Amino acid sequence: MQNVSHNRGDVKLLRNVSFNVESGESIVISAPSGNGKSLLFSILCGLIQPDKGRVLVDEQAIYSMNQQQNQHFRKCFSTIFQRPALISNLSLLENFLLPLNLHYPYLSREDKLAKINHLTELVGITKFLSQRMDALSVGQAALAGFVRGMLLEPKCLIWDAPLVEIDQRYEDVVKSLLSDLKRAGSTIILLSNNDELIVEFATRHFILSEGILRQHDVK
Ligand SMILES: Nc1ncnc2c1ncn2[C@@H]1O[C@H](COP(=O)(O)OP(=O)(O)OP(=O)(O)O)[C@@H](O)[C@H]1O
Repeated sequence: MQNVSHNRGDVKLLRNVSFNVESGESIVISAPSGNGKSLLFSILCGLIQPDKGRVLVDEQAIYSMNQQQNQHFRKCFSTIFQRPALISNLSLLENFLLPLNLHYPYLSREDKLAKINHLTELVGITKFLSQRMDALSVGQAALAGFVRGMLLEPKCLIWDAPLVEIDQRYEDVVKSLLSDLKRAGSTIILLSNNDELIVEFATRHFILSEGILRQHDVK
């Protein structure tokens, strides 16, 4: 992220924010509530173009990618939203098949279902696969958002407010899957105030406050 500034009304939520993430790093960005964690997340995943500055992936600005570059970006980068952004009138299974059909068209349906079942079994949501997204509880939907984010075994995972809506029973399994992803060399960016996640995952920790991003020591 290079020199990103963004205002909402008169509020300067991001003031010339710059940071660099190396491949395979695992960073956590914290901020007091309302200080722009979700905004930073939206800018990082290309959903909001900042007033000033830019986000680059491998030297390529994410707002000016051609279709092929964009598809590659979407395959390698998974984003998990604070409020899961799955399609409400599709079943959970249809939601999970969409990215697999798009990015792995040659994988057999059997293999796609095996991938889906493996993850949904671990987080206890296999029994909801035929239900529509909008029929799930907040906690079930959060687990579904996590599964959607992990399905493509992303090279980079960006997660806004991890664990916030996740049932405590599944915290350990979610953290263990995140650890597996980290060990496999993926880059992880968590927007979170969760102390345990900071201790367990942050190779670098940043705090965003009043628009300024500062790096803090990791214990
Ligand atoms: N669509 C919007 N239009 C205008 N202002 C907004 C909008 N969405 C959020 N805001 C404001 O922008 C600021 C930053 O919001 P953001 O959601 O990024 O905070 P956050 O740090 O993620 O908060 P939390 O930890 O409570 O989720 C807040 O003051 C919020 O009121």
